[in-house]
Amino acid sequence: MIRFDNVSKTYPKQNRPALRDVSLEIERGEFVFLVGSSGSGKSTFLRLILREERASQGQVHVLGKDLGKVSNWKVPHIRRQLGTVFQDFRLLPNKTVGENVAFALEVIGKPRGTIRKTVPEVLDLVGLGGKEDRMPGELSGGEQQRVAIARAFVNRPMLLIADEPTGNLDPQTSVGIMKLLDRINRTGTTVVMATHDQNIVDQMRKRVIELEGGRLVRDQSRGVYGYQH
Ligand SMILES: Nc1ncnc2c1ncn2[C@@H]1O[C@H](COP(=O)(O)OP(=O)(O)OP(=O)(O)O)[C@@H](O)[C@H]1O
Repeated sequence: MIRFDNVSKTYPKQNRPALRDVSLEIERGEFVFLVGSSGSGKSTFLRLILREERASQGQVHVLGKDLGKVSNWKVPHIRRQLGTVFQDFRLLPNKTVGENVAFALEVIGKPRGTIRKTVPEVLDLVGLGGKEDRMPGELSGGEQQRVAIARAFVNRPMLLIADEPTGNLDPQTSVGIMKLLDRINRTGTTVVMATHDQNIVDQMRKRVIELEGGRLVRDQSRGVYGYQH
């Protein structure tokens, strides 16, 4: 599903690499937490998977493709197979909940009939049945994140990338979001999630990958958040 072979990334005009010689493999269906202190390289790792950045050295394979060899015009095709969720939800504020989710299907040219049927189904799945006509601003943070997850999942992506999805939510709401991501993972979708949320990592006991100064320093199955630094 994802393979990093000796991957390093140095941003332009920086002398310190953001990632250094990272090699690892993530299999289909896994749930992986990516942890590490601020600036350790987590977002860079995710951006390489999404091909928002290219590796300076080494190879990144996602869904069987060497992303270094994928031309720019093919990138949208790969992204369609990936769902993304962020800390700040990134919903379209002037569209209803239903329209936000439908938009993800419209841009890939799904027929109207399919969209009309699929949107309520996925909103039910995330626990927002009946809220299709609400505006994002009328929802709580946890509900907005559920909409973002519905939008990310509505195409049934092979891989879901989540960058601090609970970063703006209180602990109880975060637990609900994690239950949802766990359920999505159980449908077969691989989930890679960067987080600073110690409680969640410790509760879920999934694979934990830790970065420190751009290096992979820990890769543990059924791991915990780690030691206080
Ligand atoms: N676009 C960029 N240009 C230059 N340097 C960058 C860029 N993005 C990140 N960096 C640098 O790369 C290093 C890793 O940053 P990254 O954002 O990947 O860390 P992170 O672990 O996601 O941090 P956080 O937990 O704060 O989100 C940092 O030193 C950062 O300053």
